[in-house]
Amino acid sequence: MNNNLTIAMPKGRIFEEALELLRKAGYKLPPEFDDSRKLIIEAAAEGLRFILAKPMDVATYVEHGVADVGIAGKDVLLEEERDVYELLDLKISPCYLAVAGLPNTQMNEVAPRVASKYPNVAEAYFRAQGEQVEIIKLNGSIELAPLIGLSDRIVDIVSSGRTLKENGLVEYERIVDVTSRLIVNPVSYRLKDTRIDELVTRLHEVVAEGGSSDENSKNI
Ligand SMILES: Nc1ncnc2c1ncn2[C@@H]1O[C@H](COP(=O)(O)OP(=O)(O)OP(=O)(O)O)[C@@H](O)[C@H]1O
Ligand SMILES: O=P(O)(O)OC[C@H]1O[C@H](OP(=O)(O)OP(=O)(O)O)[C@H](O)[C@@H]1O
Repeated sequence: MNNNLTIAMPKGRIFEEALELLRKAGYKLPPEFDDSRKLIIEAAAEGLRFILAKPMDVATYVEHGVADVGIAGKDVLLEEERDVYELLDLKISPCYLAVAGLPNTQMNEVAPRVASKYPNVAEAYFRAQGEQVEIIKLNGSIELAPLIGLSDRIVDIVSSGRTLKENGLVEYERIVDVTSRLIVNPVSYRLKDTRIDELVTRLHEVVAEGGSSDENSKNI
């Protein structure tokens, strides 16, 4: 059996911190990681292959088994509910999901509207509050929605709080804290348990020592 591991890595914000964790865990990663547009990168000496995916898609690759493991934000895992196991909290890229809106405003009583990149999380949150709302799915610049009258509230990621502040919005409710997680395909975990356990152990040691040195990761 091929005992190489394929790891789905999120491009963007999480990428550098995830890379640093892997390097601190002793994995020798090729220079392509630092300066390349390649989407598949082999670390042959380590028996690892990396695929570079959009953060929202990492769990999809892992669920379908084309990647054995992956690194994904808890926000993505809550939104997508993919059939994957969560093995380890890597404690990187911390932020949280919150309800926000214009200050001192009530939601429209007849037809409340909530804009979000996380429609499932938003829907579940308001349902649990006993409120029926119309969810409007957006793909970015979520803070625009209440400013321009598209929605009464948004459900979005907050990290420094700067985007809310600079757009005159306030936080109404903190929904859930978010960090990045190591996830695994259930079948891969059965077939490649030794290799995956080794990865988990090595990463766990680095996380326990304080993990990535990125300033943000000390905030929450
Ligand atoms: N301030 C933040 N805003 C968004 N995501 C954050 C933030 N801080 C940490 N994260 C984490 O990073 C992940 C998103 O990374 P990133 O913003 O690079 O991807 P993206 O949402 O696909 O962005 P884009 O569509 O702009 O490429 C989230 O899933 C979340 O876990
Ligand atoms: O609390 P802050 O530190 O300001 O970070 C939060 C902002 O960052 C993210 O947006 P992103 O930069 O990914 O842009 P987007 O609107 O295109 O999603 C998120 O959707 C918030 O808008």
